[in-house]
Amino acid sequence: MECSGIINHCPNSVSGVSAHIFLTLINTLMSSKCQISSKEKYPVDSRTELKDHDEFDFIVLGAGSAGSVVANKLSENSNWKVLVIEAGQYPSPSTEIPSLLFSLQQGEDDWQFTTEPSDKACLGFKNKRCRWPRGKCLGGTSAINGMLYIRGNKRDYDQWAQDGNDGWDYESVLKYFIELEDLQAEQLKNSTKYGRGGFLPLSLYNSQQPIKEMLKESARVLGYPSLLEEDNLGYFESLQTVEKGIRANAGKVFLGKVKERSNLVVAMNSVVEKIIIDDTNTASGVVVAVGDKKLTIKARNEIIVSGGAIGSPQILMLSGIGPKQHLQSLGIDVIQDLKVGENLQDHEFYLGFYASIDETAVPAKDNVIDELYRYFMYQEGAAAQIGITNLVGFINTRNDSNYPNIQLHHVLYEKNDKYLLPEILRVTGVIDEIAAIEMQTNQQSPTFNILPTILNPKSRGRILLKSKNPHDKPLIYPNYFEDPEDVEIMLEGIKFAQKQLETEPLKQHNPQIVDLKIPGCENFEFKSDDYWRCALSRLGTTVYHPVGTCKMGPKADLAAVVDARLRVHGVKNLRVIDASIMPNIVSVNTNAPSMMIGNKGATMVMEDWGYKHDEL
Ligand SMILES: Cc1cc2nc3c(=O)[nH]c(=O)nc-3n(C[C@H](O)[C@H](O)[C@H](O)COP(=O)(O)OP(=O)(O)OC[C@H]3O[C@@H](n4cnc5c(N)ncnc54)[C@H](O)[C@@H]3O)c2cc1C
Repeated sequence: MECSGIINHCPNSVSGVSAHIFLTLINTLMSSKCQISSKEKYPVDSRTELKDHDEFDFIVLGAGSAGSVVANKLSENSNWKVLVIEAGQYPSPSTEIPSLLFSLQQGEDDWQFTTEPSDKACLGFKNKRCRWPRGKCLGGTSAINGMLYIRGNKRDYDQWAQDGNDGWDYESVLKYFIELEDLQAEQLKNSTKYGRGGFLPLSLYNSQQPIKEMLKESARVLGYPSLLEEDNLGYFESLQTVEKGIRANAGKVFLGKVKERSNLVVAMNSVVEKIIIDDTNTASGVVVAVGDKKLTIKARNEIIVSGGAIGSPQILMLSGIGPKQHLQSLGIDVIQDLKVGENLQDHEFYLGFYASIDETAVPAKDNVIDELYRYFMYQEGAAAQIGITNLVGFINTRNDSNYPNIQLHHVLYEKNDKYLLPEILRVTGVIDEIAAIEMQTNQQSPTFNILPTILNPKSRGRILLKSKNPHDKPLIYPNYFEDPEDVEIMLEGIKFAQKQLETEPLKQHNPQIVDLKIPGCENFEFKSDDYWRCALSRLGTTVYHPVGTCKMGPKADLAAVVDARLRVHGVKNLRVIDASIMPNIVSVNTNAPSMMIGNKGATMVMEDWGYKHDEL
């Protein structure tokens, strides 16, 4: 009885020493939370100060991974007035907490694109569409991504150069990675590979889960070494764009850290509708929707399109630069007939390789409340990490090369997981029947995904405008598995994962691949090649790396949109600088390469306008 008396009176007990101590604790937690997601780390939103016919030297369209780097570099020259226009807002507080990465999809920071239906892919997702998240906030997709930082291998960039893009070979691009980097990982303190002192913090959060070592050991048994830092083939824990337990998105890092520069103006919540191109085919300004106002802003020198692999082709096409027939069919005047939106490439992974494992392999984490306390007080512990998701493996299933054709990603779910598994199933839009089986299995034992990812797909997709309305989402046709060779390579990736489960380090914990009873694949023997081929058409989806829709290439390359200095062919004072310029997709996660493109692209702009960067 006494006890219930205390409870009844508790809400009134805000006096006395115990209440004082308690409120101090709450206050401390609140102020710590404010520190984690403080707007002070970002530049001020100056959209309300923009006026019709304002002039800037450079206008950067999009403040994502590449655009933030571009604006940072150009505004280094205090004589240049630089405007960055970003459709999104400040990133939401959730973006700052690494472990919440999957919850950011389908939320306010995400454009929430979906693919157009196809009979070869995405059939196991709601409405037969794969969901394509893209960041719509300062920092762009770097504010909602997995934070893995991997530069990629030499062959990728050397191929770009061989295809006629001078200056893009690995030796030449390396310095543009290094200049951005600030290696803070204690575990790699002796590394000579990464830069120090750049804007971009890179840290390493080693997951303590024993299954991570088992996965590495099983790969070792199959011939792939465990590495300390990235290399062509093997398994390693990736560096992450995280600083002291908080996400380091490109907007915070490259714009926030230079927010005192008076020549750098950032307008958020502002959607670029089109680029104005005059009679001499020169880009001279942009039309931008700021709330219900429509402003024309002039560029004295150049306009740089950094809207990402979907946004950039959309902006160009709306401005009359794109495939003639497509633009004409929508009533858009054609200024330059180029293959904008074509050459779409993505890394697709298989989301259905889902296995249960004995609890001995996955000890439960500390109490969730303790973990949250640790995070909000000290930005440490499980909430500061992404579990075993920073473990990546690069393999070649054909063993004919020193370069990978498959990457393995991993996600682990503790038994009866109440957060991660439901979130992943929700945001990817896996159909209910399959999601229910995954949830039921996880109630009985821990589970995990091995996610084989195709690195150099042969299939090519395209982006088309839905209409000439700039606020309509474009149509995305990834054409996954259009080339049957892509299915076979993915099948080889799945078989590698299967073999991993049969190696001693994992086998002793009794891993069992779960039969997801995938609708449409019931007639195939579970785990047969034809079963997997069918399953791929159901549960293959994006690992979020669309690129290539404004392809870089010489004029002789009829598919090229920009030249090797990233200038749009046939249009003056207009460049594209972001992931969309990749002629071929890199064999690695695309954020570091996008930021490198931003850095190299901006350096070329500076050279062309007569400003030399001292440090390069
Ligand atoms: C869920 C997810 C996880 C990922 N994980 C990783 C990872 O762990 N490691 C990795 O290397 N890569 C990862 N990636 C991919 C990587 O983040 C992207 O390749 C990279 O951020 C692309 O950079 P970008 O500059 O080309 O485009 P973005 O960063 O997307 O920038 C484009 C910007 O332009 C803005 N914009 C577009 N259109 C307009 C318009 N009309 N007007 C104004 N603004 C506009 C957008 O809002 C956005 O801010 C992930 C991606 C996703 C979605």
